[in-house]
Amino acid sequence: MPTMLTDVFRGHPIHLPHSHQPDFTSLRELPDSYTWTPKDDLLFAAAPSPRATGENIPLIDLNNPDAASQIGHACRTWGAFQIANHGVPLELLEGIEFLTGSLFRLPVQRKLKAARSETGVSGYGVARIASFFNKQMWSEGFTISGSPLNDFRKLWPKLHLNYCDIVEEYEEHMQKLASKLMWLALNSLGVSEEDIKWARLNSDYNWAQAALQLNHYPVCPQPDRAMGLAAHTDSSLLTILYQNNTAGLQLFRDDIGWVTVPPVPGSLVVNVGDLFHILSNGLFKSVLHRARVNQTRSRLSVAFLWGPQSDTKISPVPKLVSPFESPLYRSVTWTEYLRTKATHFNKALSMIRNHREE
Ligand SMILES: C=C1C[C@]23C[C@@]1(O)CC[C@H]2[C@@]12CCC[C@@](C)(C(=O)O1)[C@H]2[C@@H]3C(=O)O
Ligand SMILES: O=C(O)CCC(=O)C(=O)O
Ligand SMILES: [Fe+2]
Repeated sequence: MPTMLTDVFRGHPIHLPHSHQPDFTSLRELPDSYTWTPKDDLLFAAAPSPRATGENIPLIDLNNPDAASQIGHACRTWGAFQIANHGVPLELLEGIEFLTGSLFRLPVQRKLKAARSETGVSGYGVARIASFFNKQMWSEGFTISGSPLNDFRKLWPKLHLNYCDIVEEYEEHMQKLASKLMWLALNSLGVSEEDIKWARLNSDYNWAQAALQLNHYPVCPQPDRAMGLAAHTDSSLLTILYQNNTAGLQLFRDDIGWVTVPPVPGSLVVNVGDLFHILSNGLFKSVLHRARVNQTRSRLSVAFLWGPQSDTKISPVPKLVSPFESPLYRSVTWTEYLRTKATHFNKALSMIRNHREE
């Protein structure tokens, strides 16, 4: 029986150094445990000004007939892009932002009633990657995988059903959009459903699973020395991210450094995840990204991490592998990959790389 996403860390407990946050609002100065230096994250300050190069993440209009090739180009160069005219109703984006804000405004004791367990995926807590860093991140998160009903009942004893409806509708739209984006990107490489066995075998969205990550970055007294969410790549095929109207998301490009993704009202950010990197045999780059914080405005984001069903093995599409070379990566399920990442974090992708004979 394949492991569902909700059970992926069963038997793989995560011992987070700090189980819950301080009262962010009462702090005038950054405690030492929240003060980051380049020692805590090698790329902390690696940032020649993006203005120096004028480079910006592409904003792609999905109604543009050229969208597929623009998406393909963005996946190869940035590993990310923003989209407009994506078909997700504005009211739904406002609804998920409202839900996220309401959740994090709850008293901490209430939020902790729905705390994520050491072996669980869903619930309230710090990001799983926190265990890899000596310093704490200036954020709180809530992960939803499977039905949020039990957790939401603890958070909102009266209103939980309304909030569950919003999540369900949001996830439905995201599923469809993620699948559409994946095929547009693959089509740009000449790959169709015929070329991928698991896509051929499973109709529609039967082959997909997802996690919804709600993030809150409170106002911070010393943002230059704090870190909202440390640099990471997502394990997904694709991640679709909604951010409120406060900047903070940054992408890393080897040739430029950190580039801030400006919030564009109504648009969504799309990140290439590690599994898409593998599927495309490294042609699409999973993007290293992080979230910085702000002295005057709190920030919210909602990441929809989308991947294949548990028993689906992801491997490079044969069409994208030269007949004279072996595939760059071994095949892996999402579960196997998440467990590798839980132990090896940002080295996970290189751990499943095939090493070519020189
Ligand atoms: C399916 C998953 C991907 C994720 C780990 C998780 O089990 C649920 C949360 C996801 C998230 C969101 C914030 C960043 C991230 C690295 C993390 O710590 O939790 C991702 C994980 C991932 O993509 O590996
Ligand atoms: O808050 C953001 O902009 C980034 C969030 C993120 O990277 C994640 O949830 O995986
Ligand atoms: Fe992420």
